[in-house]
Amino acid sequence: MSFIKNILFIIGNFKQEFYKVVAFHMIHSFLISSSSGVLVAILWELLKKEPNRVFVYSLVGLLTFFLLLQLFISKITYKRGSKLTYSISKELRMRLGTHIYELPLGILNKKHSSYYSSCLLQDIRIFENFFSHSIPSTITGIFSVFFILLFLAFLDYRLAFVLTLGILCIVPFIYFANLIVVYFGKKHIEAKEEMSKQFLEYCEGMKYLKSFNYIDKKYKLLEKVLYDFKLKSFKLEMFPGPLILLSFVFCELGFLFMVFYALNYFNDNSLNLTFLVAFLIIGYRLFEPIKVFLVDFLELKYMNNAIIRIKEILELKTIKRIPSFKKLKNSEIKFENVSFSYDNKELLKEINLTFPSNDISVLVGLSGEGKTTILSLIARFWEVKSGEIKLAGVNIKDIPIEELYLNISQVFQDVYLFDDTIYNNIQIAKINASKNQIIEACKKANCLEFIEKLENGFDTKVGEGGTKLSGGEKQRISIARAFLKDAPILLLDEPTSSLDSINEYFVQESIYKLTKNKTVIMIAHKLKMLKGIKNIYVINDKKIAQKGSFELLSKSDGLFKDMLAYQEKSLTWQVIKS
Ligand SMILES: Nc1ncnc2c1ncn2[C@@H]1O[C@H](COP(=O)(O)OP(=O)(O)OP(=O)(O)O)[C@@H](O)[C@H]1O
Repeated sequence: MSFIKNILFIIGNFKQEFYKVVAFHMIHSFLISSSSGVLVAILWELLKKEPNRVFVYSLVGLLTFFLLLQLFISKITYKRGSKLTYSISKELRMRLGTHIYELPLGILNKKHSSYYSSCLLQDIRIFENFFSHSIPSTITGIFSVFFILLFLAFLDYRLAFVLTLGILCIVPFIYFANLIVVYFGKKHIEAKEEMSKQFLEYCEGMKYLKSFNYIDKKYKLLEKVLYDFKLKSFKLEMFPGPLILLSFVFCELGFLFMVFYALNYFNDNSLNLTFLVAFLIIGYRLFEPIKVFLVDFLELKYMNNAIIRIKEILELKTIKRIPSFKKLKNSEIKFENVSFSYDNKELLKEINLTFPSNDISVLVGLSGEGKTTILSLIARFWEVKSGEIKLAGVNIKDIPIEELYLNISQVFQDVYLFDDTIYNNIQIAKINASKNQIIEACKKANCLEFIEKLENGFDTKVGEGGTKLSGGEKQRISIARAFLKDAPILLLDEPTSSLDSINEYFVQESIYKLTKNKTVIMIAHKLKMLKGIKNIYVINDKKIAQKGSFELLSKSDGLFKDMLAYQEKSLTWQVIKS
């Protein structure tokens, strides 16, 4: 039952069309069994002492008509079925894509990205392959057998009963084969996902594998996952195989059983010759759709494993949709008793913070204390465990996510660029931006000069993740995005930390322009830069250890003063001691 529920869940809005296709399959099955009926009628007439030729020809005509109609219906069914399969899979990919977008990062990050990509690509491919051919033959198989048995029961209920018993003998085989396919199918799909994950890491981490001479170990790991996949594929084929073959044997035995009874009934004159021949021909043909059904049913059960994974993603809880919303009055951000944990590891405990509107606030602290996490909580990449984060007095959970993102720009240490042109990479900040606006944003971000020097200018492709650009260039493009977006809140996560001094100078200069008249929350490690800043929060041991202006904190005893002192000291270090 859950199998049918899963299929209906995946079909989504295409239920009506699915039912129509099922109806076409039923008509097709009915026509197949009707042809058998006409065949028996022809036989009946031919076995008479003086057959009526005109009647026989009319029946042959009717049979031809049925066959042509069968052909016509099967063509329509095939066309509609294929169209339906590809429409569902397209819709499913869109549904998954949108759903993944709406997931909080906390939920999304629990699984490796290969889990989502293998679901979007491989699992839906499994669905496409099996849904388009196994569903038709399974439905046709079930209904053909049903209609043929009904017809045979009309001819002789005793033999139809024997045949039905023969068919029922295969049920235990289907049951056990089904259990095996469900178990090994799941393992097979998992092994396939692990293989994709390892290959993805192998390609993406090639630079590090080479530099750390780790390639041999990675090869061994790849060999292991390939071997594992081979083993799981082999088991999936081998274990249900003998059961299916055995059930085929039982099909044949069931038929022989019926022949035995048919001959007995014929001998004691309770079965006429026509019906005997009809049972011998049609009864044998009855097992053909059953054999096809057996194989296709197991393929459908394998498909069910893929559907379960797709369903698993679609059932992950997304960020709640807020239908209507008034404009925000200002951009003040407040943390009220906010606690947060990654899994079960508590990182922030009941913290209270205020980031005033149109002012700069800075987060300072030792590495790993949770500064980046605070920015991620503001952007709702993660959900707080308890407490509230308010923007202009409104809990951010009650602000539509699109509205929230409209108010926030982010510039992080690691810039991600899409494998597209520089122009398109900047334009993502404001889809309807004109070329002039993009050029203006680039001027402000100090990146116009280097873009224009590139061979294809704005049309230069940046490579996967932006690998064709330097760290400083990528950083300036991300600042150009922030200029273009011009959101009232700016989250800056140490954007200059990995830059050389010249790039750092240009990036600092553009950040300085960017922060004007905005609510800025910045993470900073270079404390001397913070002179004149009034709102500095020092995070330590899950709490706000200190808060105040640079001038105040640099004089008060505490972590800030210590960090400042260590930074001063580190400036006296030399690579070679003189
Ligand atoms: N996705 C995650 N899942 C589990 N733990 C995480 C995750 N992201 C961060 N952490 C952990 O949370 C802690 C805080 O990380 P966070 O990046 O917020 O610190 P930070 O203060 O910004 O550090 P840094 O100054 O080094 O950038 C770290 O111990 C980190 O290992």
